[in-house]
Parts: sequence; structure tokens; C-alpha cells
Amino acid sequence: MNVTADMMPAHFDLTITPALLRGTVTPPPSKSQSHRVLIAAALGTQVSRIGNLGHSEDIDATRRCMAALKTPGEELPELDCGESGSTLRFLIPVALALRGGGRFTGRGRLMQRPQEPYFALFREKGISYEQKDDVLTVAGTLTAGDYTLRGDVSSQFITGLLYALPLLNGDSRILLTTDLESRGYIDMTLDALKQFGIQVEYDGDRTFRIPGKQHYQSRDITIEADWSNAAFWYAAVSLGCDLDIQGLNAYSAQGDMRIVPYFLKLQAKGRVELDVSQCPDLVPPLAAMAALRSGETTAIVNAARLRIKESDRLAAVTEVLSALGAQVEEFEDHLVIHGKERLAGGVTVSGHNDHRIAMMAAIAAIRCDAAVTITGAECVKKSYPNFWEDYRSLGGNYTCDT
Ligand SMILES: O=C(O)C1=C[C@@H](OP(=O)(O)O)[C@@H](O)[C@H](O)C1
Ligand SMILES: C=C(OP(=O)(O)O)C(=O)O
Repeated sequence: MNVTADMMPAHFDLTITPALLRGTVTPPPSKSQSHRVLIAAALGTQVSRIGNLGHSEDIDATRRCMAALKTPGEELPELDCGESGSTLRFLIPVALALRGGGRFTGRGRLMQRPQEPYFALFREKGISYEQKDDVLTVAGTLTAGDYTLRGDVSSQFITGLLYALPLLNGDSRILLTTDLESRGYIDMTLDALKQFGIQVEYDGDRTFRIPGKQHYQSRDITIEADWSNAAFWYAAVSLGCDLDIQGLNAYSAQGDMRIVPYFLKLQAKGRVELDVSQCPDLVPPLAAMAALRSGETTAIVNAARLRIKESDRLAAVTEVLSALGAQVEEFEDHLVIHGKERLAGGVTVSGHNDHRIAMMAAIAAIRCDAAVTITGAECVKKSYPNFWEDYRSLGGNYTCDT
């Protein structure tokens, strides 16, 4: 059975018979850009038109939450964020600014992912918060002023504040107490805000100045193809597939464009060290490439934040690739991978309810000797609902069990 996005069963396992891929593929619309453009467009008072907006679960979550935030009501709005960390963290300050807070719900691992940088600010500013089971209730008044927080837990907290603070009555500052990680995502935020007429002054280091009383303007924007998901197809190319990856903007604000120089680095001989502090989502495809870099060692460093994504991604990458026969050493904040010519395969691995882990397993399976079963393969719909369709259209071979 081919798995198309519109008929994807709630749960299914896939068994891949290893084969090289060949053909033309266009990655889905950028998830990060879609969140940002949707929120900015919804905060405007006029109509914006958004072209090439995809239908991944995470984008649908942001869409649904913005609609709920804009529906007038006396009570705190109910905001179902699905499994999307971006939706939850971007919208907590936005909900405070627009509606005096909200009741946030989520699934999977979402409500266990850290919110402490916000909570520390809320304690300081007298905003109430309570998390019971999988419901987080936040209520209070977001006031203009200084917001001091760490820059190395998640850049998503900073993006959330950057969206909300321009709406307040006075000027604000965001002051980071550590260096900023995932910087590329903040550049994307500043880029999106600018396109919707919002001014922010960033010193490029630890200080943002945000004038208050600003208004989001309307814009017509087309969403670019997603570099983070394109990275899986780059990984397939490095494993010997003949792919033409189309639709990507070579001048994009997406930080995961870094896949191109990292791909080139991995083609060279010798030990390679890849710093992923600015591009954490590239780790699964980079790890698949590293596992099949025959006879060479790759260190993937500054990756501590991978432990607080949809899964503990350092553990999940290690578990899945090792099960396939790769040689991976896991450390607290880095991986060391000794590449092989081929992997054995012939096993069942879990997708860990993490889209990037399931896609990594599918790419690594290309160079396995025996079939690979991936359980819970539907999790790709978080960011790339057409992934299995694209995989098959490129000559990928699989059967599907529901
Ligand atoms: O702002 C964004 O769109 C994102 C930021 C990154 O998170 P962190 O800043 O938490 O690393 C990234 O992992 C996530 O997939 C998307
Ligand atoms: C971590 C991710 O997304 P989010 O934080 O938005 O859940 C991701 O897409 O890999």
C-alpha cells in the first residue's frame, strides 16, 4: 500500500526493502516560516494572503490556536498545541498580550518539554501559571519592560517574546544571560517580523530592544520549501542516491541551509567535527550520513538540546542507528560516529513518535543489507505528511501494516 497524506492511518508500521532512490523531489513548505507568517498575519487587522501553506500537524496546530485566540470571549482561550513546541512557546506570550493568558494543552511529550525560562519570568512579573496533568494555565498581564532569560534552553522562548512585546504599551528589552543558541531561528523571526512591519533592534549578541505600540501590517507571502526536511534528501544523496532536490531558496533565512556546507564536509576524508548548536534539527540526517561514511569518524557536538525535543533525540538516534548496525557512541552533549560501508538492517526500530527519527531510519535503510521495519511511521505527519509518498515516488520500496 502506498501511504498518502490524506489517507494516512492513525498508526502504522512500515517495512522497507533497501533500494537506492532516484528522481526529483520538492520538500514541503517550511514549518518554521509557516508558524511565523501565520502568527504575524493573524495579528494584523487586515487580510494577508499566504501561499504554499502546508498541512502538517504542527502548522494546523498554530492555525487552530490563532483562530481560537482571535475568537472573542470572556474566558481564557483553550489552545490545543498538539505536539508542537513552537506553537506552545510562541503563543504563551502572545496569548498573555491578547487575552490575558490561555489554557494550553498538548500531546505526546510536549507538556514535559521545559518551560522554566518563561516560568522564571512569570514569577518575577506576577503572572500566574499552573501545570496540571497535560494542561498549562497561564493568566495575567504582560507588561512592557526588561525580560531577562537564558539563550541556550530554546530559542522558541525568545521568538515568543519577540512576537508579543511589540503589542504592549511601552518599550521592552530582552536581555540574554547566556550566548544565544539556535540563532538561525531568531534570524528567521526577525525577518518575519520585519516583513510584517514590526521593528526590533538586535545587537547581534545578548540584547534586543523592542519598541511598544506597534501594529502588525498585512502582507502577501509565499512559504519557501523546508531546508530542515530537505536535509533528509541530502543525506540520501550522500548515501549514493541520484536526487534532484527542487524548490529551495538558496538565499533563505532558514538556518538549516547549513546542511549544504555540512554535507560537503562529510564528503571529505578524515575526522570531521560538526557543531550543531545553531541547527539542532539537522542531527538525525547528519547522523545517518555519518553512520555510512565508510572508515571515517564524525563527531556531532554541542547537541545537549536534542534531549528535549519530540524524543530524547541523542538517545533515539543512537538506539536506532545502532540497531541497524551502525557504530555510535553517545555522550551527554555529543555523538561520535564511526562510519561503515553498509549497515546490516534486518531489524525493527521504533520511530519514537518523532518525525525526524522515523525519517532518519528510512534514509539509513537505503544502505542496509536486509529489510528494516519502522514502527509508528505515521509520526512524519508532524512536519512532512507526504514523506512516505515522496519516498515511494523516488523508488523507495515498502509495505505497510496498520
Ligand atoms: O523556532 C523554530 O522554528 C524552531 C526552533 C528550534 O528549537 P530550539 O530553539 O528549541 O532549539 C528547532 O529545533 C525547532 O524545530 C523549530
Ligand atoms: C523540535 C521540533 O519542533 P517543535 O520544537 O516545534 O516541536 C522539530 O520539528 O524537530
